[in-house]
Amino acid sequence: MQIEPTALAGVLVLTPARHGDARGFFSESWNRKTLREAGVDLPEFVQDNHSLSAATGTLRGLHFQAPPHAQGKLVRCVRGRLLDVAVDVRLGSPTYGQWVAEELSFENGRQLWVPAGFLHGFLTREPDTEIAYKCTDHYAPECDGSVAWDSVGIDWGVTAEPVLSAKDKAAVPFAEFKSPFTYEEYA
Ligand SMILES: Cc1cn([C@H]2C[C@H](O)[C@@H](COP(=O)(O)OP(=O)(O)O[C@H]3O[C@H](C)C(=O)[C@H](O)[C@H]3O)O2)c(=O)[nH]c1=O
Repeated sequence: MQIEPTALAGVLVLTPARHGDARGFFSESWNRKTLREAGVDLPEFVQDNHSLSAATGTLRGLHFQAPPHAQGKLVRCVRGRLLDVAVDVRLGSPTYGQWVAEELSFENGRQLWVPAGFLHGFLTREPDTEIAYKCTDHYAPECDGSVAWDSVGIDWGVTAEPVLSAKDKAAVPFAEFKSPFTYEEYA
């Protein structure tokens, strides 16, 4: 397991080992013991999610669940390729409003750990891209929120309007966003 920090403290890139042979490969995509032995202790995961985005240029985000159902997410790409983005929205954080972006793909096997207190979104870079991610709290639609993908200054590398859900088209601009997270609680 390779563990890399990012420019945002707490956001990590995890890359599990792949054991290749003539059939293909085997990989432990999640192993709490391996991470603990490397000094990384993530919260318990209670829900796994999986989505398929058919078109290249599909953008899902920027999403969060507000407390008391804030979600940390461990994200991986199981088919295709995507740009995965996390934005620090913890009030009082020294990196408030700052973002990191990592390309995740089936090929590179990289995973992004996005702690609670961060917005999460991704843009697909190939057709039929599938994402699978582990969440530290259950789905709570009443706590679901989103911020406009193009209001944070993220360099998505898009050349055309992305494919968006109606919810994401109507998302609040970052300048009007009232974060429910504090650095004190989610550091
Ligand atoms: C998130 C979620 C959704 N749903 C249902 C609700 C809708 O009927 C349908 C699609 O939901 P939504 O449009 O919110 O899905 P995404 O746009 O992929 O949103 C997700 O993508 C971004 C990148 C995230 O980080 C979040 O996990 C989540 O917000 O699935 C569920 O039944 N359970 C769930 O946990």
